[in-house]
Amino acid sequence: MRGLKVSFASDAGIARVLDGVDLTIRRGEIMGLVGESGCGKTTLARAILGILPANAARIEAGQIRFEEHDILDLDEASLATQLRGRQIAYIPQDPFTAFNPVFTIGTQIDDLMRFKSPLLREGRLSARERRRADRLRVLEMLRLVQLPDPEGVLRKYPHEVSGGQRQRLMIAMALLPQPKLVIADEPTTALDVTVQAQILTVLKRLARDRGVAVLFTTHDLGTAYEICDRITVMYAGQEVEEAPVADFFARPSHPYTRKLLDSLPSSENGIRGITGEIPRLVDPPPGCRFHPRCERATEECRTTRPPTHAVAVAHDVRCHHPLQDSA
Ligand SMILES: Nc1ncnc2c1ncn2[C@@H]1O[C@H](COP(=O)(O)OP(=O)(O)OP(=O)(O)O)[C@@H](O)[C@H]1O
Repeated sequence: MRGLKVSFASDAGIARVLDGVDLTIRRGEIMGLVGESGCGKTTLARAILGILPANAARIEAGQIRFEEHDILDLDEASLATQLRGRQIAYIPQDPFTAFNPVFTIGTQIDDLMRFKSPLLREGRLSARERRRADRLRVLEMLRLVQLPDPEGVLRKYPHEVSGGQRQRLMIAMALLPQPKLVIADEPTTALDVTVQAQILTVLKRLARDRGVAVLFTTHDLGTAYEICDRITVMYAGQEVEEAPVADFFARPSHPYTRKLLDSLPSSENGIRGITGEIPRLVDPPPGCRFHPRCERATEECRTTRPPTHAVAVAHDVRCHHPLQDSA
């Protein structure tokens, strides 16, 4: 993604929600997109999937390249038939509303496979053979996401399984079409902490084994630490820092990242907030959007958005005055 700008029409005016975002996700890597509520994580995920609300959202500039495609140049029909749900899959925040309550889970997975089975691409099996082969793959996948009694689960309705099991089903359904990229938008926020940990382990293992790239959005740094290979931090619609996970926690370089890490509750510091307020996106601060809350800010920060600057290997920051500069 290069220079992506997205705005929303709202009653208060035009909200400039994404302001020139650059982001790279590599094959087989879990990229965490971290930021406070409202910073634009879901908007970014929806832009990649091509599902921004057509009546309110406007893509002002930018490119989203996925292999040979520029997603923003594709029409809706090509996106729906070639990419979405096949090469790019989605795991939603709330696994309950993603299911239709009046059909069994088995019927819903059969429907998915009828349109998105990877065997359709090969085209050498009859419809009957393909259905049989798909059924075996579905049962194997349900075992891989550690659902007990996969045959029994297929006969149930969505309300008859737990929230954690529904989310395992969502992971299975996202992976069954053998996508190259999975977008997981806060996939475990609706679950309790122990179930969250189990599900993240399953997602991480399957993504690794299959070489699937994952964009994992979260506002929870602990979750990002557990699962991600690299982390990108967003503040008010601008990406501000990107680093491998260990470096991110050991040597944060953007003043906002430092404050975000300092705001994690600890026995020494208790809970420390970040002073100031998240800006209104209808009237965002010019330059670096974090400058009104940053004690290192200078005139340059108030007028010019900082370019990307390497502070270490694979560790980039967009700050005129980064906290450390070892490059
Ligand atoms: N359909 C819409 N119409 C108008 N504004 C919208 C719309 N969808 C999102 N926004 C605005 O875009 C901004 C970013 O929202 P988004 O949902 O992308 O943030 P987020 O980081 O995913 O937040 P959360 O963690 O709470 O899901 C918010 O200010 C929001 O009010």
